[in-house]
Amino acid sequence: MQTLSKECLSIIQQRPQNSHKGTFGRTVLIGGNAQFGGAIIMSTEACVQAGSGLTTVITDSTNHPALHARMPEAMSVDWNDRQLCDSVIATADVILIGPGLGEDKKSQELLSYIFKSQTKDQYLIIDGSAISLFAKGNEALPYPEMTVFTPHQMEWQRLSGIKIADQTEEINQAVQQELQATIVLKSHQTEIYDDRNAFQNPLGNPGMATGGTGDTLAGMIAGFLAQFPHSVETINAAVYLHSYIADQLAQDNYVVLPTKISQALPYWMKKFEK
Ligand SMILES: NC(=O)C1=CN([C@@H]2O[C@H](COP(=O)(O)OP(=O)(O)OC[C@H]3O[C@@H](n4cnc5c(N)ncnc54)[C@H](OP(=O)(O)O)[C@@H]3O)[C@@H](O)[C@H]2O)[C@@H](O)CC1
Ligand SMILES: Nc1ncnc2c1ncn2[C@@H]1O[C@H](COP(=O)(O)OP(=O)(O)O)[C@@H](O)[C@H]1O
Ligand SMILES: [Mg+2]
Repeated sequence: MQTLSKECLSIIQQRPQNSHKGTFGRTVLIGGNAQFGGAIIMSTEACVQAGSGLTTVITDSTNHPALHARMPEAMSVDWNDRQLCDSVIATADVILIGPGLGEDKKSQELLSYIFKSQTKDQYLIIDGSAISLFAKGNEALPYPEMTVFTPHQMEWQRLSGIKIADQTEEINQAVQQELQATIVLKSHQTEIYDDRNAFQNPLGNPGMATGGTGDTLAGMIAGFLAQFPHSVETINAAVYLHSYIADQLAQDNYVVLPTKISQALPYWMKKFEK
């Protein structure tokens, strides 16, 4: 297991002068039912603040006013408008599905629809409810090497069948080899598994134990993959920076609000740019 260090942030490069919003990727985020609208809004905030060039959110229409009020930079699509969903997904570089998605029939249909729509060049991040739904179903990943799961320990138990107490490096890696996707296994010391390596994040603190911190990380990973190389290094950088910022905030704050991590992102990305 390799321990991540500040060097992993070197993927954050100075932006070229000759660039425009299309240069930094199109990201589509899917989630947020009537109960969990906050989850997809937090993912959106992280994704936009992390630098995704164009961000579109496919969510229950009850969330649209709050989403627009909070993040006018993002576009929103009603998840019942399949025609509009089709056109938005067709041009995406990165798709994130799951934060606040819920696990009802409609959520399952949306996940199946995304599996049918994903193309070989589109990165797919599967988080939250979408992990639990995938674990319950029997669908295959269309492009495992272009897929990342971001489970917490219970979601990983559902997905892998490994009980939390048995989630050791060796056993986790064996299941990664079956799934072939990249795994971001979140805990107080998050681990990342791809087909060759395992990494451990040394940062983070208990102030992060607030609903929405994982939704924020998922949005950050999406925003990073939209503009930086499609590689495990980019995912590592998002995991490391998420905790790095949280540790900065924890110096003066007992609780680290997820939205505060997002708001601090542009500042810290500037500090670390190469
Ligand atoms: N503001 C919003 O809209 C928010 C919406 N959200 C959305 O809610 C949806 C459901 O996601 P979820 O994570 O809340 O529920 P679930 O998958 O049942 O997991 C909880 C169970 O697992 C257990 N557990 C064991 N180890 C664990 C660990 N390391 N980390 C975490 N849990 C661990 C845990 O044990 P316990 O806490 O009881 O000890 C409990 O039994 C999802 O779509 C998400 O995006 C949230 O993001 C919150 C903010
Ligand atoms: N005690 C802790 N120390 C370090 N990081 C933590 C701690 N508790 C939670 N986290 C981080 O917070 C996030 C929680 O993710 P998750 O459970 O999916 O939250 P949510 O779905 O509510 O957004 C993960 O990134 C995890 O690493
Ligand atoms: Mg979560």
